Amino acid sequence: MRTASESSRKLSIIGVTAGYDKADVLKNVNVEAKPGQVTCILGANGAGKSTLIRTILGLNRARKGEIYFGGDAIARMPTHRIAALGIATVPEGNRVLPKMTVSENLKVGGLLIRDNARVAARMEELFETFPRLKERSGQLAGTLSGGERSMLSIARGLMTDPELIVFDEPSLGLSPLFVSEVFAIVKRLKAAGLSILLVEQNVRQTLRVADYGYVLVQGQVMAEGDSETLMQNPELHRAYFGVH
Ligand SMILES: Nc1ncnc2c1ncn2[C@@H]1O[C@H](COP(=O)(O)OP(=O)(O)OP(=O)(O)O)[C@@H](O)[C@H]1O
Repeated sequence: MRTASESSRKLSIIGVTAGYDKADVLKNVNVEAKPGQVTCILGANGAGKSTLIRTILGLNRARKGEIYFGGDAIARMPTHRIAALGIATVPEGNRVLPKMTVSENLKVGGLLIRDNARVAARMEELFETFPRLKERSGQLAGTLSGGERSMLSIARGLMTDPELIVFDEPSLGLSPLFVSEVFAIVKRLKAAGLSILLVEQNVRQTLRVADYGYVLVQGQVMAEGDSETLMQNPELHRAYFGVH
């Protein structure tokens, strides 16, 4: 797979507290996403997963704590600067812009790149990686199949050639076949050297692709460990995910 440059920077979330109005949603959260690894954040509905992602991307401000990407402190940086450092995201539910074509969606992903030739070159690289998108480049995104839409949403996130890509529940609302396809793409991205932060509720498949994981419960990290260790912890499964 031809994709982004190899990652070398670690994302470190250190003692972060964040929330809305008067309520703290995240409480003293410590998470590390090591370069070139798949790190997952597992949590049930309302655990604070989206809030954590919003805080990493600068859409929500940490009230306490700091976030580093390599040597840069990003917790108080504007979103566009965080993106320019090499952090991209694939939004929840693999959202695409339905009234725009596949190519137009990719161009939107490349808005930060101010050089049209570079946008076009990057699009061609991604078409090599996702040939199905090339075949459908002129098709309206709203008419794509669920799997193709996921692919487009991931490709759009890759347009800026990021080092770290943050996935917000990519399996949400997808049929099992498409879920497997998305996780296969995650594996390929890791093989290509990207760092991946995978925020999910799908415990089994996520732990199968992840190197390391964190379990978020009511805004706090209740457990962490390498995937094998988390997978073999039946208590965690029963208590937090209802999986037996
Ligand atoms: N804009 C907001 N204003 C106030 N409270 C919010 C806001 N967004 C989220 N919350 C609250 O923060 C808590 C965590 O929500 P969050 O969306 O981060 O959880 P989540 O783990 O992503 O859940 P889900 O899997 O259901 O998307 C919830 O109690 C939610 O009601």
